[in-house]
Amino acid sequence: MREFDFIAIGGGSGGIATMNRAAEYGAKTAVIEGKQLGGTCVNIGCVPKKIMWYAAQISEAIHKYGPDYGFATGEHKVDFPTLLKNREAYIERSRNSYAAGFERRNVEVIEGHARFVDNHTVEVNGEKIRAKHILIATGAKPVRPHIPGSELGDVSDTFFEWQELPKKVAVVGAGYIAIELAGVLHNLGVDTHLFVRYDSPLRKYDTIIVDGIMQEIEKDGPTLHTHARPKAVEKNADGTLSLHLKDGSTEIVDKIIWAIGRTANIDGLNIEATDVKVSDKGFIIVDEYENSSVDGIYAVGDVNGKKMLTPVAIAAGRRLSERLFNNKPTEKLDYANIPTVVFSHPPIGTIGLTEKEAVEAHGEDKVKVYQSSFASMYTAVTSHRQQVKMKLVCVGENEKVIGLHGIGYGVDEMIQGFAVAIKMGATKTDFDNTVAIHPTGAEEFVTMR
Ligand SMILES: Cc1cc2nc3c(=O)[nH]c(=O)nc-3n(C[C@H](O)[C@H](O)[C@H](O)COP(=O)(O)OP(=O)(O)OC[C@H]3O[C@@H](n4cnc5c(N)ncnc54)[C@H](O)[C@@H]3O)c2cc1C
Ligand SMILES: NC(=O)c1ccc[n+]([C@@H]2O[C@H](COP(=O)([O-])OP(=O)(O)OC[C@H]3O[C@@H](n4cnc5c(N)ncnc54)[C@H](O)[C@@H]3O)[C@@H](O)[C@H]2O)c1
Repeated sequence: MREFDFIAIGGGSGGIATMNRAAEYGAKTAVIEGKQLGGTCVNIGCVPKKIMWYAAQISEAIHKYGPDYGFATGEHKVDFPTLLKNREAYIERSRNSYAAGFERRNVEVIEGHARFVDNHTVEVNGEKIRAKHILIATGAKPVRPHIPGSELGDVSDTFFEWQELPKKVAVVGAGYIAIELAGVLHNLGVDTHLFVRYDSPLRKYDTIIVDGIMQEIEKDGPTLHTHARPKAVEKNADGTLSLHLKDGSTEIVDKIIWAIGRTANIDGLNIEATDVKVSDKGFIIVDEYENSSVDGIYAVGDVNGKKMLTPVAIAAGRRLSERLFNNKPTEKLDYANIPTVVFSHPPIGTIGLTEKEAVEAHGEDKVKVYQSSFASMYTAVTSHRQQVKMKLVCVGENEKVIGLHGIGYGVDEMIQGFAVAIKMGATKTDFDNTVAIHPTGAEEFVTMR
């Protein structure tokens, strides 16, 4: 039987990063991947999504802002096959780039679906493999609603298989994926309808973000349907889909995308053969060191349900390998103040606590908020003025910055550096003492009063 020091089940963001780091310290490692190396992020997540978002940005520049900058208008429809060809070629190059890294570090790649045999053994393609340490990094999968006809709709995985753009689409959901895909489709010229269960999308975000995205949607689309709860889907004779809602209304569309959340992907893993504990929601239960309930079995990334972001899977996995193979027994990921961006139109960036969370944690009298709202200069010379909204949430006498939120042109590329400052414990005075860069949107974060 082949034996390894450390194996990863799943060759996505978490599995690859963890094995590469362990191998750098001399561990004998392998990545087992059942589908495509790179996992969700590279193949059907962050990367193709961002390329589609860039395409939508170009479309927005041509149609919304171009004319007022003096560029000729006209029909500039996206040539979807060209976009797909170049998107997939880029993804293939990204995927291929893993091979060199594995070779350099001596990480073995095993193609096939892994299932547990016991706490220390897995089986792949009929072969039993033993390892002292086993990482579960099998990611997550999209959820579909339990309503009749839900199988007729798409999810983000199958959205990336589309070979042509439909005329009319319903996107159901109110989180990252719903808002991002609805924004992409709308800006590529698809008649896009966003269905949310309550008053607005992104309800858990700071109020300034919710206000900002609602303002943009009301002004520029996509068409928002609030308090909309799907009841059933039916296929019509002409191939269109009828999305029936609980309030009795129906929307007829060409495609439906369910974007109502993701759950751990432990299909066919035979986790029952181990003593690993799984939560009610199906995620692998781990402690702050990513240890499962079994000695020698760990879980990082989406499958542990802590925070579904690629850099989180990578950072948690690398720290785990530092702990196990580089003699750093207390190494672990600090999940506080993780910055994140929603690639909406305009983009959203957020770090730390919302104003509501800060008040709940510290009391109203301890929290001070600074905010700013202005038309982004990029759009201010056009008839499509887009409002940028920013907020700093501070706490205590020294006004430590514990939350930073922004929506507007360029915010996606603005916040990484501010995340460093917040992680270091920066105060409002530190922000004020930093000289602005002019003319940028980012300068507002250091000039708020
Ligand atoms: C549409 C979309 C957009 C996203 N955009 C962003 C973004 O902009 N920024 C961001 O930070 N995050 C984004 N994410 C989230 C990000 O993709 C995930 O957080 C990240 O991929 C998690 O990495 P992981 O290693 O946990 O799992 P994954 O990347 O999902 O990798 C798991 C791998 O395990 C394999 N596998 C599963 N079971 C087995 C088995 N039994 N045997 C062998 N192999 C197996 C799977 O085939 C898969 O390749 C997005 C996600 C989606 C769906
Ligand atoms: N830019 C990024 O970093 C990025 C982009 C995409 C995804 N992701 C990651 O992927 C994860 C999953 O994204 P997601 O958008 O699928 O999940 P999510 O948890 O962000 O949002 C799911 C949304 O669906 C709504 N919902 C749930 N059940 C519903 C139902 N039956 N009918 C209608 N609406 C329903 C919820 O209220 C929620 O707003 C995110 O949590 C995020 O961590 C990150």
